[in-house]
Amino acid sequence: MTPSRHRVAPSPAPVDLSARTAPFLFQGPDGAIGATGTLHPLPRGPLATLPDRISRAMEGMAPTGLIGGALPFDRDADDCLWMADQTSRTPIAARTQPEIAPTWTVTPEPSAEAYAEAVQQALDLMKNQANLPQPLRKIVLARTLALVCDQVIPVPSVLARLCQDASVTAFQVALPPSTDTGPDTVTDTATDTDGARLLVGASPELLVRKSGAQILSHPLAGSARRRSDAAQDRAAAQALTASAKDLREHAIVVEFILDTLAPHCTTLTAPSVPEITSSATMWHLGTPIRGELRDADMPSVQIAGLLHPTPAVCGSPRDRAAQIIQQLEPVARDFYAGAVGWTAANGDGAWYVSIRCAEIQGRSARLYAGAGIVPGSVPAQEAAETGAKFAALLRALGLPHDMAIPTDPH
Ligand SMILES: C=C(O[C@@H]1C=C(C(=O)O)C=C[C@H]1O)C(=O)O
Repeated sequence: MTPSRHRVAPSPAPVDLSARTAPFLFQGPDGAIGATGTLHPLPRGPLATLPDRISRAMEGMAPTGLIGGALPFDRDADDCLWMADQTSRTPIAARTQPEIAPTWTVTPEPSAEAYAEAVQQALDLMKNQANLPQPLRKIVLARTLALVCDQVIPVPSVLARLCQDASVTAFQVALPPSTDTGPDTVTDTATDTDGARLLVGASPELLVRKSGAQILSHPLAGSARRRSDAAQDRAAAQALTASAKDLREHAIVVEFILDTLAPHCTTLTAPSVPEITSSATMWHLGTPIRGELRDADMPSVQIAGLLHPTPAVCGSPRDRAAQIIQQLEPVARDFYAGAVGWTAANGDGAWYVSIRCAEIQGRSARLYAGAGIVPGSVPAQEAAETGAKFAALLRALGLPHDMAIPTDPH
């Protein structure tokens, strides 16, 4: 990560976004929430300037208003937040995919093999640095699938399909125009309103929820693919709860969140053993961490900014892991593995880790999936795990959910 650039842009003008490009929408265990009414993009900036920008925005905020949007993976990159004067609780409408079957080209970037090689490099780096005073303990490496469709991707249908899994929070956030104008970016402004660039996904992971002084973070780390056969599925969950590698990977995240929140809390508790949690496609180890804030007025987005990115998506120590991620991953993360969420006028809100997501624009989509690497990780297994993590999005796009899981050579 580069040194902070403390800059705050002037306040941009209000915009009128159509329902198709709703600036942000969330639906999950917390219910449905989105913005309506007059909308202002917040001045963009890095995390270092977030508290200042948020407190200024909240000064003039209507009591019915809502701030929402996305924080990028890189703490020094500009975020994308919006402020609306009204909150909508209208659930996302159920929709079906149009009848016509689209044709897709799918390009893994990097390939699953190149990803496994990068995992090996990460393992070698951890081994070589094992004797440093602060050894690298975990690096989360991601890969992507670049998809191009022969028609504009029907985002409302994709989002509706993601909502079918009640255990995750489906989301859509409008992003600023891409700086990447490479050949992969295919838009069709004739049929896609605004050719909007959207982050669309279904996060299973709560970064922080705040209600008054009470906060809850529910980190996930340690994963196994769900199986269609019930006995195999149960066995996969049992193996996960007994896996020393996954328990170590998980403990690093819990420790980081406890350390980060402790100075801001009067009480902070977490069970000593993780629970098994699931989405429709994955099993995870998860730990509910509950705290009571010293300053009950601290806005939820600011707490998200303190925590983000946790070792669930970055690594430990954070800054060194982020540097290695930049070296080993060929595609920039941008808003993947950041945070998406909302903050109400009283500061309450919920922020989720932006995983199980895709950046969609016109006929193009880029899907992202990562896995935590710790000493003991096996490169081919991590490639398979990331393949399984694409399933929710692939299924929502109408593609075979297991198409990115490499076939086992053995
Ligand atoms: C990085 C991702 O997921 C994270 C990594 C996990 C793991 O390594 O076990 C589990 C849940 C998430 O915190 C992703 O889905 O892209």
